[in-house]
Amino acid sequence: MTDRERQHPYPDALRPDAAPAPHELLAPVTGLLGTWTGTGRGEYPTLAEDFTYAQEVTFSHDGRPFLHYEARAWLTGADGAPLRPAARESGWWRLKPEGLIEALITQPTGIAEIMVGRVEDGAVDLTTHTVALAPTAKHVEATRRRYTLTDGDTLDFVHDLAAVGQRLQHHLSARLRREDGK
Ligand code: HEM
Repeated sequence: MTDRERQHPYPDALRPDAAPAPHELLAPVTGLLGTWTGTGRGEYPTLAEDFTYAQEVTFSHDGRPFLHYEARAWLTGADGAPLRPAARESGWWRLKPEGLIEALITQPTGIAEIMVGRVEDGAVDLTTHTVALAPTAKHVEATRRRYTLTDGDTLDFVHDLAAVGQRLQHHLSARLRREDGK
């Protein structure tokens, strides 16, 4: 926890057993709380080559019925060493009754997504409701994001993308592990 969070009257919690207690609507997603790190690979028909990357994802909450979501990725070389920063995004996952989710996610590439979906048995499936693009952003039409808790400490992530004239198809897959104590 940073000094700023320590002084904040309403700090975010990264664990279901930490204060504040999660709102009851967060019950289906408390398994996501915390920081996750891992590696993945990506592709797209417009790209000359596949790529490998590492990613850190954090879900936290402040006692209200939404998660704060933050993700940072960087490309990696054959030996796993970092090559350069890649996608970053952050946003809010609003939990509704019966596991329904409305997610708002923004990226520094000028893309803002509103996604809808649900969580069921530890698996989250989100699809595009609306995409808003800054004037110079790449043309993204839709995405689909699936997060599956395969056990309490492993989170599998698959991201499909419809962009730059291509139909919705695989862009990214990653396997993330829970960071100890976070
Ligand atoms: C872990 C997260 C991600 C990684 C590591 C990643 C990686 C990449 C890479 C390496 C490229 C090739 C261009 C470049 O070298 O920068 C690319 C292209 C692209 N990505 Fe991703 N990406 C990620 C997430 C996303 C997300 C969330 C979106 C959209 C919502 C997205 C949309 C695109 C688009 C539109 C292109 C351009 C395709 C083209 O113009 O040919 N990416 N991505």
